[in-house]
Amino acid sequence: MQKTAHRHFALVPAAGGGSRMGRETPKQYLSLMGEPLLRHTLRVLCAAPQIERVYVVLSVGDQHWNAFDWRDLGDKLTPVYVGGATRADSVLGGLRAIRPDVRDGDWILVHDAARPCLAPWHVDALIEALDDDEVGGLLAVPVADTLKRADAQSRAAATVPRDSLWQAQTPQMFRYMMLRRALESARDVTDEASAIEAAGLRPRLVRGDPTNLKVTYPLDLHLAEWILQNRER
Ligand SMILES: Nc1ccn([C@@H]2O[C@H](COP(=O)(O)OP(=O)(O)OP(=O)(O)O)[C@@H](O)[C@H]2O)c(=O)n1
Ligand SMILES: C[C@](O)(CO)[C@H](O)COP(=O)(O)O
Repeated sequence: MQKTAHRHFALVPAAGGGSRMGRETPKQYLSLMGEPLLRHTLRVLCAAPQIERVYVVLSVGDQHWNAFDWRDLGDKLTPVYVGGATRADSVLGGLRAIRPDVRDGDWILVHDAARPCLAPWHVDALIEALDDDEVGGLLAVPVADTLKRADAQSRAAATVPRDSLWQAQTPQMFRYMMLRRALESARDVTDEASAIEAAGLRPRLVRGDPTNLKVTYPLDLHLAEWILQNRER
């Protein structure tokens, strides 16, 4: 029997408030090289030939999305106004919203709106590495710095052994129903892989690189601009 080809969909949580950025405007709408940061993120996903549709999860009361013209990104892009109190709530709300469009075994690539420097080769590497994987996985980079655990006085109480430690990035890529069930059972997770791990599974770590940074603090916006202007493959 012909094996059903599993499709790939992107889900972009973009319903945060950006409190660590310290700006009135949510960081996904801050200007990066003259365009909203979110447009850089969505452009790469909409241009990926493997990805059928790109769902962007907005907060229920999002007042910014309609101020921009997104038509140049093509007809893959679909906003869903189902953001929640936490990133995990927003992702789960997005998964529930897209249920009519996807099959249980379709791949969902969850990618932070706040990671605008995602490159086409990051998407290609993730899909190439995981398409036949039983569990799925995520882009990540091995920790390069020595890690300290702080005490209440911000003094180094211990050094955390860094071998086999990786920093998780996004996209994180899992099959629709596995991911939805894992998130519905998980509590207080900060990424999708944590929910999958809590279900007793081991997501594959696919080596990315530090240019796929998450814009969290003000300096990160400048780093992102430098990366987009100077990065070569
Ligand atoms: N309730 C939330 C919180 C976060 N996010 C999204 O998840 C991504 C990563 O989260 P983070 O960097 O923490 O963004 P914020 O929550 O906006 O930032 P902060 O924690 O500084 O408030 C961002 O693209 C953000 O828009 C979301 O969709 N819904
Ligand atoms: C999903 C993530 O980007 C992986 O590193 C990270 O957990 C998001 O954390 P945030 O506090 O919601 O930005």
